[in-house]
Amino acid sequence: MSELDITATGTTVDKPFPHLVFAEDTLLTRAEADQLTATFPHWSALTSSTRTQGSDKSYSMNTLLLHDRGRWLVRLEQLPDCWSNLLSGLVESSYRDWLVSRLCGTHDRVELEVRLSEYPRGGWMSRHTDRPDKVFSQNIYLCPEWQPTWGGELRLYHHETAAHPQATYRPGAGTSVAFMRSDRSWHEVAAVSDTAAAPRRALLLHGYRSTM
Ligand SMILES: O=C(O)CCC(=O)C(=O)O
Ligand SMILES: [Fe+2]
Repeated sequence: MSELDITATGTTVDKPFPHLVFAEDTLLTRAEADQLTATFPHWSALTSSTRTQGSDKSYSMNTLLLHDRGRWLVRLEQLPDCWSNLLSGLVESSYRDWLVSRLCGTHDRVELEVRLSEYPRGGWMSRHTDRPDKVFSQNIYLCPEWQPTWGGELRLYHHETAAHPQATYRPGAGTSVAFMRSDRSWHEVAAVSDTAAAPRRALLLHGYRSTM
């Protein structure tokens, strides 16, 4: 069983832009994070994706879209219980309401996307703010035993060209960072080092402005 603990408080950090940080054993228990990682879909199921121009960001990573605006692209009943419980909880409106209120945002008519991402050695995502139609992002990391020398940190910046990040988060076992998208929400994923013994895995919950 894996269910997000919506009583978890998380820590609000104001700089460089407001974001919410969940430590290990808060949103998910350590045991749940371990189980989700152990049953993470095999990476061959994820589509390799590289983009170096023509977008707000460049990246090299693997990704699998699970849920897109009300539609599941996987059969939940065929997934391990820990995954189906967690994924169905993530798309419930009570979870979205809780998250957006924790982020002090508003969300009239948000549609959800849920995806998995996996950054192998050398994978990265360049600095960007996310698409203007994005309302919020929650990144839940499934990286037990991640070592500081393996790279892959989420770095938050106050400006597109700032030399140094104002906040840096190493991926962990069920740890999470969430924020409302804005023209100031500059962030990037540092390259995963050649010494990383495991890929950088995450479950991403994205809210988009409804076009209907
Ligand atoms: O995986 C992360 O920490 C952030 C990924 C990201 O910024 C994105 O997918 O737009
Ligand atoms: Fe992003």
